[in-house]
Amino acid sequence: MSIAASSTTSNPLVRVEHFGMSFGRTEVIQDLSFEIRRGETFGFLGSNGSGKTTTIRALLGIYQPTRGLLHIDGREFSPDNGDRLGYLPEERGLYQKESVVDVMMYFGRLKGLGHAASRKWSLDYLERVGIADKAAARIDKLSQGQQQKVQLGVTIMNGPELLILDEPTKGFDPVNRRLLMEIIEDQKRAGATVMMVTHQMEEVERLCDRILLLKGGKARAYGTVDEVRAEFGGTRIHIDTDGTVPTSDAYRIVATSPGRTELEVGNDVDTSTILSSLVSAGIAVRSFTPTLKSLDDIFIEIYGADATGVE
Ligand SMILES: Nc1ncnc2c1ncn2[C@@H]1O[C@H](COP(=O)(O)OP(=O)(O)OP(=O)(O)O)[C@@H](O)[C@H]1O
Repeated sequence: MSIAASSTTSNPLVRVEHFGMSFGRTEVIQDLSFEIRRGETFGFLGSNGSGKTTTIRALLGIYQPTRGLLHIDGREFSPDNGDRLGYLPEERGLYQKESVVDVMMYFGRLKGLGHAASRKWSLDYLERVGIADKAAARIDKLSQGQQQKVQLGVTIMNGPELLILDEPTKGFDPVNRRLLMEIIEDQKRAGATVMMVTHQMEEVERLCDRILLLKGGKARAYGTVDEVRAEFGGTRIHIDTDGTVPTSDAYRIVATSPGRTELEVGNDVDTSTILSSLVSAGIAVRSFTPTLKSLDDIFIEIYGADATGVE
């Protein structure tokens, strides 16, 4: 699979072509190209500092790109079509001294909803996310997670066509994370296109149609979750033996210690043939456990010890 050019469509909602961004002499994005199709949930992934927020800021017109083009619906971001877009930034912030419902209604009116409609929407949403009792409370009396729920509500309240969510479930417990994933799924069902940054592979598996893995400002993997799995995936096999597992072209030995070996094979390999070959070679195999590589394994393999994302 060739990165960036593998799956162009005629009319994507977001198109990024040969995007480059430098801060002073430091080039943080290098020739990045991708597109987001209408109605899909697109996972924009990468380790810390790999350039995700910089790309989003360039899409939103906050940064002027050094090179390349970033288009939403065929043109550069403009405040005129800002209402069609909902952005949940990485750094959260709401008016602290106002009540929850007043803040939500204020944003509702900014986004063109009437007084009654924004009040009803806000109260229904607060009920849905389990904080209806906080409607009249001041924002600064809410927990961090409760404030994040309000901010997500403000982001989605006018049903934007494109949602850009930077770590929408960051800091949530598993129950609330699941609830937020359901809300994001509802947005997609209602026709929204979603671009989301997440470090949670469980969310990627559940929500994302296609993903891009950014490393050092470049696309390292791009495609559907299955395509990325096919390119980087494979099977890990844990083997307990009495003897030593020999090297072979049929597999790669990932780790070995007395009596225990971990192998890796490609997606196309029938693991039973490896077991047969070990037994035929006279090795006493006590256990043989193949497991598919998870997205977490793939992420760790791509980023390795280099958690900064800089190559
Ligand atoms: N305004 C700026 N001036 C200088 N360097 C910047 C600026 N904004 C970002 N950078 C640098 O660009 C690189 C990418 O940062 P960015 O915030 O886009 O990463 P990220 O992938 O969003 O990371 P994280 O997952 O930690 O939020 C980093 O090395 C960062 O220090």
